[in-house]
Amino acid sequence: MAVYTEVTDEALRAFLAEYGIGELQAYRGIAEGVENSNYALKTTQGDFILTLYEKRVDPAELPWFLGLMRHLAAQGLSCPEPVPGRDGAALRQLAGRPAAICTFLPGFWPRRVRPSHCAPLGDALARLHAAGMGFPATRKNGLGAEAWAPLLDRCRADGEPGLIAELDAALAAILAEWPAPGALPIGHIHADLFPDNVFFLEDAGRRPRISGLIDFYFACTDMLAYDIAIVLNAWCFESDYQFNVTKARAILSAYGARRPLTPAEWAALPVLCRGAAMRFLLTRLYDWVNTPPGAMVTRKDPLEYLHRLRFFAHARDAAAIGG
Ligand SMILES: Nc1ncnc2c1ncn2[C@@H]1O[C@H](COP(=O)(O)OP(=O)(O)O)[C@@H](O)[C@H]1O
Ligand SMILES: N[C@@H](CCOP(=O)(O)O)C(=O)O
Repeated sequence: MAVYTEVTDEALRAFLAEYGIGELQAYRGIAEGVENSNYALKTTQGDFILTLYEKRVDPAELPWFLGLMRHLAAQGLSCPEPVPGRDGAALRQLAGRPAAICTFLPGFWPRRVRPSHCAPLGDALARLHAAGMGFPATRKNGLGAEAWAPLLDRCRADGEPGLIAELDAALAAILAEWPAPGALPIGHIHADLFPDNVFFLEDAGRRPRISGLIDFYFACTDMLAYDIAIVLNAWCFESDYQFNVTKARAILSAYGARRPLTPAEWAALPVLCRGAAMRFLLTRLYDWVNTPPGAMVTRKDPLEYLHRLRFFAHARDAAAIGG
């Protein structure tokens, strides 16, 4: 996580007095991540994560995210569970921001993705989609296809003209092929299941198993296959931007073992992958020029997603991307 909002010792102790989770022993800001401010807390009762919600999170939507996490955990999915205060409320205010404490998950996210991470990942994604089915409330994807043209417009003045022209053309092509509402199965999707949001533990033979999924603050109700497309973007490219089809096959086959994709989903997978590349390219580009000076955050490189977009633009069908 990043730390945009500093929390003083006194403010944190007063905040914790609202909970029955023991006395504060230590806390530290977490530099990873880009969206919200996060602190690791150690109390006399264990480890917790404190999140202060920033910029992109609409406070009115926080009950939905926290409710979804509670629902998924109740279905047996390992994910952070919001911790209620003594009054039963999990969502509170701290340092002028909405804030919540969640349970801490053990494990580490993979700094280098290996093929052996990919089958557990595909399986976990399918389990997440199945577990979400019983959660009745829906949330529109605020960074879905109709958000991309306005986002590109907001980058126009600061973007390199050649890049903006390429993105204009790519976006028009994506939108022309984008699946119509109702054409593909929908459900609650994570929408940001990058390696830094998936924790693993390894056995003595270095065989990874998933210990939990985190960071549900982009979760929404959208096409299930779009979540797969996001995962293929985030997990299957090497540092030289080569697509690793072995990783993609492992993800797709483990996912398909739990929920076989429909023929329409297979047909749409290439354009969904282009759309997912466009979405992360655009938010990264926007953040590149708009990150507040002095924020404790590492900006992410938008051009990594230009390479992915170009790769998927040449993928004629799902077979080219591991299907
Ligand atoms: N429930 C949790 N258990 C353990 N660590 C967590 C938990 N939630 C967040 N973290 C830590 O915070 C980091 C960033 O969290 P994340 O939710 O991805 O932030 P952001 O929304 O800002 O991207 C993670 O990489 C991890 O180190
Ligand atoms: N995954 C996104 C940025 C969101 O960051 P996260 O730390 O919340 O996963 C990207 O890589 O652009």
